[in-house]
Amino acid sequence: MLRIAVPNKGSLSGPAAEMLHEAGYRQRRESKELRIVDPVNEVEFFYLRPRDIAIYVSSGRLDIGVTGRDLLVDSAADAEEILPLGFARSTFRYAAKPGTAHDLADLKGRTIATSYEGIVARHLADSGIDASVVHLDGAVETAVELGVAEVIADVVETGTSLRNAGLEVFGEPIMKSEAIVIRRTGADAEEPKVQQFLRRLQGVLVARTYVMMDYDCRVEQLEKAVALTPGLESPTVSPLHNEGWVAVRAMVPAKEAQRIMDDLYEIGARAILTTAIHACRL
Ligand SMILES: Nc1ncnc2c1ncn2[C@@H]1O[C@H](COP(=O)(O)OP(=O)(O)OP(=O)(O)O)[C@@H](O)[C@H]1O
Ligand SMILES: O=P(O)(O)OC[C@H]1O[C@H](OP(=O)(O)OP(=O)(O)O)[C@H](O)[C@@H]1O
Ligand SMILES: [Mg+2]
Repeated sequence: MLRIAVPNKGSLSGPAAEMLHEAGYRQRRESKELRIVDPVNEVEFFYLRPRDIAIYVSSGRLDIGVTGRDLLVDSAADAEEILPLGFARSTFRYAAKPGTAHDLADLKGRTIATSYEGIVARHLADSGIDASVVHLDGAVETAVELGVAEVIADVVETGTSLRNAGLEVFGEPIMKSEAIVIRRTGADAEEPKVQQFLRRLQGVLVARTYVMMDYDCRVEQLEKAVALTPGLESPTVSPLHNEGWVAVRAMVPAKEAQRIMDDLYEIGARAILTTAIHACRL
């Protein structure tokens, strides 16, 4: 049975459970459940604190886990990223009161509050900067106002939390993060159950980012049309009953679908349809 760690709380937990559900796995019904078995798929899910997941996976007791890239780096656990999942996207940045810090050099001698001491300590060491780090569990934006630190280092998504606290980012982002699948460093990459799990999640990612596009076009326009919709491998082209016309079917990125439909219409394609993809294996 494959043993998988899933975040039990916080920003990662809802979208992770949703993605696993879309991939056909049984998920817990109540937030108090800490462990469930999906006998059909031969998988056991452990609902753990997001921060602890890399530690469990690196111990080898759990085969894989879903966590944040920033949490993996912060933990310094012996685990590696094997698949990015595209949700819980964020950057990790320094911020301070406007006018009090402009670049990394301004960190020298300052006190930095963060929940991610591992990331900050390593970044300071790599940059050769001597500064103090204060660990706080969360809501670190308030630390400056209350005088616990002059600078914070935290997760930034929309920037609303910083704005509300009257803080501004400075310096380059320390890192970019998103939800990821991890496994123990050097674990067997070919393990069939792990491979099947990854294929299912990749199927969800593709189904979320692509749509299926169908249209009819004149044979003379086919090359131009196919250049607009090259598909993943190559589009399917079928003859129509009306001579001189073909039907084309190809996957296209959902974000570009409207522009592609306009361009296809311009070159004479008609009956252009897009449909959602519910699941796939590439
Ligand atoms: N506002 C946000 N937008 C996007 N991703 C976020 C956001 N806040 C946290 N994350 C991401 O979620 C992960 C942190 O998970 P965690 O559950 O510890 O944080 P949280 O959502 O702040 O929850 P909590 O406040 O309960 O600790 C990190 O990978 C982080 O980058
Ligand atoms: O840029 P924003 O869109 O405002 O998002 C970033 C904020 O979201 C997270 O906090 P969360 O609400 O999870 O609370 P926490 O700080 O106590 O972890 C993160 O720690 C930031 O504070
Ligand atoms: Mg947080």
